[in-house]
Amino acid sequence: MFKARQTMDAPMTASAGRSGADSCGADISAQRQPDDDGGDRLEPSELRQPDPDGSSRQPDPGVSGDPVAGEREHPEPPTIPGSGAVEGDVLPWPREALNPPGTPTRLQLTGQRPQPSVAAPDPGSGLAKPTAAATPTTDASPDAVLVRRTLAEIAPVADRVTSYFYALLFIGHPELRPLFPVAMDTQRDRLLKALLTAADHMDNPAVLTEYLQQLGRGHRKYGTRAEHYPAVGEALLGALARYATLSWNTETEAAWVRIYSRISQIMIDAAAENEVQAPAWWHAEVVSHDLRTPDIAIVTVRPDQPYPFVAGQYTSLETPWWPRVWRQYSFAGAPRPDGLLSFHVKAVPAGWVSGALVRHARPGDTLRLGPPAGSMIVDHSTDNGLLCLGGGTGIAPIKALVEDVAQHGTRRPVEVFYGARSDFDLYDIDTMLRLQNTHPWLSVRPVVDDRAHFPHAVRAFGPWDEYDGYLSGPPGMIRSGVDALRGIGIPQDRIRHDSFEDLVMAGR
Ligand SMILES: NC(=O)C1=CN([C@@H]2O[C@H](COP(=O)(O)OP(=O)(O)OC[C@H]3O[C@@H](n4cnc5c(N)ncnc54)[C@H](OP(=O)(O)O)[C@@H]3O)[C@@H](O)[C@H]2O)C=CC1
Repeated sequence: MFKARQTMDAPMTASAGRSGADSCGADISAQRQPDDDGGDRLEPSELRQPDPDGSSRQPDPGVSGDPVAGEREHPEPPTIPGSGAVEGDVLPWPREALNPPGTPTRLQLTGQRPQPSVAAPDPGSGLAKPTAAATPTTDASPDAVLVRRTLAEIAPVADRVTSYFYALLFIGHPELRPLFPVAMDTQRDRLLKALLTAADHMDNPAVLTEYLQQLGRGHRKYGTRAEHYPAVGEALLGALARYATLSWNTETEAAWVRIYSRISQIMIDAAAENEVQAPAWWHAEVVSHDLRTPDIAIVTVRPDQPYPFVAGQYTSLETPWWPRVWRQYSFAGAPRPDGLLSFHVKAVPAGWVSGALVRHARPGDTLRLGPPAGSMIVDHSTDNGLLCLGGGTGIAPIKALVEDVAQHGTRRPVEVFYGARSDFDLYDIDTMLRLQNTHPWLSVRPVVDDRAHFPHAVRAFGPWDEYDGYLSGPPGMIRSGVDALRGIGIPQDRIRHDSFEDLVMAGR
């Protein structure tokens, strides 16, 4: 049951415009303040696979056994995974089958700049669900109907499609294999998953474009170049054709060629544009390693060159122990004058990168950082209050938001609910309370409870009609948090969190 721990609260301050207690009577609202640091984000439930050749295995960075499941680390923008898991039926897909002679839908991806042949998106159509929907919606474009039919058909055999996709890619283009981690598994299919997610959103140009632009920029750190895209497109169509046998025909293939042309062109353009503005990655030296619990460390790094970002965003991070294995973490503070960046990292069971960062990393080690991403940032165009829910290490970006509000100097009420499984797991409560003590407009409420109640604890407080919602934590918490915030009257468009595509990508 929900427990807000008043004992943690320092000075109790009644937030302006808010009635502190609710009908339950438990007035736990004390106004505190938070501090900084980062965390491990969404955990891609990845199945680790044995390294195909056993090479490149750095000393196990502190994690016994294998790499794997649930290494959170932020929702990571699709990584190009490798195959490894090649199932029995791996044969190169015959080109003729992909592009039957005379077929007007032949895959013609040049990997060049903008391709005018791309079909214009339907601006009037609604947001496609991020899941394969066999049933066309009334406003779905004809291409979307075909694409979703394919997605629905391959959904039950997604693992096989993934294996086949990477087999086609690497057999046809072995030069691309080094772009991927040595150890590949079917759960690390972020590239394919991203492509399919994008295809599913084809009728929502705004979402599609933003998502793909970030994806294109993020792929620079893998060494992806424009000329690689046609190979990926061929592998994609080959895998779909192989497993969507019921729905695959000339018309469907043409729809996929069109959508992939759009997808790849947006990514290529975004990468090219970003190339003149920022490096593909940053080196960053670990300058401090603060072990807060046996499993959670706050890691602070100094980038080798200025690293521009906005509070609430996240980055991808690669350690020297697991080359080409990237994980995402939120910045645990707003930008600071000394340029240092902090992350909250929780070592998840069998987590390669998180285990290495918590148990192996030390000052002097060098990490690589990808570009910043994410849109869970403070809306400074309003003076609405901020209702922030941070679960576990999800408190990291919430602390950054608090610092951001403080830096802007505008007095806006900020209410933070910090959820954890136990008091022991409130590893950063002291920092948050220090911030509360510094900023009278801030209230921090620790919530230790079973997961059924944490996000819904906000109902006991309020009113929240002049607040915007910010959610960060496990995907399940975010989903339930969205319900809770909508339930207390905060409209969906005023609720911010990392995208569900990211959550999907992270395997949650
Ligand atoms: N490190 C970072 O930079 C960031 C990390 N994240 C993500 O935050 C998560 C942190 O994990 P961890 O520290 O282990 O958190 P925990 O699993 O310990 O959960 C933290 C809080 O969230 C609640 N919660 C968990 N699951 C649900 C659910 N399905 N519905 C409602 N409430 C739920 C818990 O409630 P209860 O105690 O009742 O279980 C607890 O209050 C990871 O998924 C990570 O990827 C997100 C952003 C940034």
